[in-house]
Amino acid sequence: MLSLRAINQYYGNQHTLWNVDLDLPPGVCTGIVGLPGMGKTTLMNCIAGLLPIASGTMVWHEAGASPFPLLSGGSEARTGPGIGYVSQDRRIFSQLTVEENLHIARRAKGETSGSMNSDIFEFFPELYPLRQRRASGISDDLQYQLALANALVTRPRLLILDEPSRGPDPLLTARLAMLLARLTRELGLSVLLAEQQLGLIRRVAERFCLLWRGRSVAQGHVSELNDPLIEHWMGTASPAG
Ligand SMILES: Nc1ncnc2c1ncn2[C@@H]1O[C@H](COP(=O)(O)OP(=O)(O)OP(=O)(O)O)[C@@H](O)[C@H]1O
Repeated sequence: MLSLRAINQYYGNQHTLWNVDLDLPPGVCTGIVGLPGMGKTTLMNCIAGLLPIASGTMVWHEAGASPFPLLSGGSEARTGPGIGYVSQDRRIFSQLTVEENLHIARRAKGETSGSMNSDIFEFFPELYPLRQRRASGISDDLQYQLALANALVTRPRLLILDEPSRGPDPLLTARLAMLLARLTRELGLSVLLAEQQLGLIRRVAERFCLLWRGRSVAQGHVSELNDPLIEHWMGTASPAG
C-alpha cells in the first residue's frame, strides 16, 4: 500500500497541493475526482516522481518488507515498488512496432532480459497479432491498450491512469472496467485513476478522493460519491469554506 501524508506542492509561489493524505491499498482502484485545475494531474505527477514535493511523506508498505520511502529522488526512486504511469498524452513511440514499444518500456525500467514477457498479452490479446505493426498504424483504442501494456510490462505494484477518457477514441467504460477488475483482483494491483467522467469512476473505482483547489475535501467508498457531494464541490455554485 502507498500512504501519502501531508503532501504539499508548489509551482513557483503557487501553492498547488495542500496537506493531501491518501492511502492506496493493494487490489483497489481509487478514483481522483475534481473539476479541471484542482490538482489531479499534479498529484499523480508527484506520486510518479515527475514533480518535486515541498513537504510530506510518501511511503510504500509491502507485507513482509520494510516500509520504503519514495521521496528520495525523481522517478528513478519510484522503481523500487514499481509504478506504471499512463499520462494523458499516452507516450508511445508511434514509429516503432508494438513489440519494440514493450521492449523499450522494459529497458526503461532496467529490465534487460532478451525474451519478451508474453504474459502481458494475456491482458491485451488484441495486441498479440499486431506485435510487428507500427504503433502509428493501429487504432486509437489499441494505442491506448499499448500505453497500458507499456506501463504494465514490468509488473508494477501501482498503476496510475490520468484521464483515460480524454483520448479521441477512448478505451471506455466497459473494457477499462473489465481490465482494471482483472488487474486488481488477479494481480492485487493498486490503481489510481484521475477522471472527470464520474460515470467511469463509479464503474471502475472502489474508493474515491475528491480534490478541490489542491485539497482533499472528501474520501470514501465510491457509493458515498453522491449527488449532494458532487453538487457541493463540483457544481456551478462556489462551495463554502
Ligand atoms: N506546469 C505548471 N506550472 C504552473 N502551474 C501549473 C502547472 N501545471 C498545472 N498548474 C496549475 O496547477 C493547478 C492544478 O493543475 P492540474 O493540472 O494538476 O489540475 P487537474 O485537476 O489535473 O486539471 P485537468 O483536469 O484540467 O487536468 C492549476 O491551477 C494549474 O493551472
